[in-house]
Amino acid sequence: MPAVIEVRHLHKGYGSTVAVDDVSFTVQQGEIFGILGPNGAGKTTTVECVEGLRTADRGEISVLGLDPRRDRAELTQRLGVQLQDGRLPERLTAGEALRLYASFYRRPADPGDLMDALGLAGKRRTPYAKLSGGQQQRLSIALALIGNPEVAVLDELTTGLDPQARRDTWSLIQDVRSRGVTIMLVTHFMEEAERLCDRVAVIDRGRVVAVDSPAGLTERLRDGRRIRFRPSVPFEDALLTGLPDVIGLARSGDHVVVTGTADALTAVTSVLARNGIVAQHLRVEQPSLEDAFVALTGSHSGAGPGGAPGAGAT
Ligand SMILES: Nc1ncnc2c1ncn2[C@@H]1O[C@H](COP(=O)(O)OP(=O)(O)OP(=O)(O)O)[C@@H](O)[C@H]1O
Repeated sequence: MPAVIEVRHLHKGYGSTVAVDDVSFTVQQGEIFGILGPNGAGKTTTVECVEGLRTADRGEISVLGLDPRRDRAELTQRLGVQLQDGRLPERLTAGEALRLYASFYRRPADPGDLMDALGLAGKRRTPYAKLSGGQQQRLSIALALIGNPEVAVLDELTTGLDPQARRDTWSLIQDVRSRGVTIMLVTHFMEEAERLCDRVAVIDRGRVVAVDSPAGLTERLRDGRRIRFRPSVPFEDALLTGLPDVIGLARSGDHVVVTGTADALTAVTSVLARNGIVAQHLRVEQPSLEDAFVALTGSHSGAGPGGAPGAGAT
């Protein structure tokens, strides 16, 4: 599969702040590629360099074989960008905004079709200032797609949308991808990354700490699996902590929580059975992408599944 976006050894600072400190990754054609990271990790700076909106201090970027700064005019025709805080003039209506943006492109999409797809059909004549936050957000997605781009870069795609609008937007993005568009997505939402992204780059303090599929990232958590049960009779920790697949054991009231590898369940249940102990209320918890994110970055994403981003998320 050909690479559509290549970023190599990107560095970018603002005065004494190092925002991006050696970021490299490759996005293949037709992929939905996520950028995940805590607040201030350097995600927006990275995507703004990819979009040609910022100049890198060092490193190389190629998008569709073009240099985002040198070949900006050509790239603008082929790259769709959803801007964070991309506010429009208050009195411009949603329909006018889309027609105006469509006029910038050689082969624009049909504004009416896009408004239908994004649930904005009834808002054609509504001024920008009178749209709700969620509608403004959907309009910003429509503006990113109006040029029929080969690559779309979406920053905080569904922030501010309610759960239903978020799901509708995910299915729209899947439709867009099925038409062959490559999508790079900055997100705080673990559920969004899990549902949409083929691969994810986790960025922390300006560096890429992992690039993998969401499933691949969770599989890396050797001690991610948790086995929770209430033993029918008391037992010594050493009975289980000596097993090679068991990494830890904690007690919570009359429950025992064992962490271990993928094979820990079989090992634990057979030792318990051999010792005449019944594991009551047995539950196995798989590691989540959030667990992997915490292990990689030491911080929480700031957003639960489908929830709103936490304070400070932008
Ligand atoms: N224009 C700027 N001037 C000075 N510092 C900046 C500027 N833009 C970003 N920074 C700093 O660079 C670092 C990376 O910021 P960036 O916005 O790229 O992170 P982010 O991962 O997108 O964060 P968030 O999730 O909060 O949007 C932060 O420390 C930020 O304060």
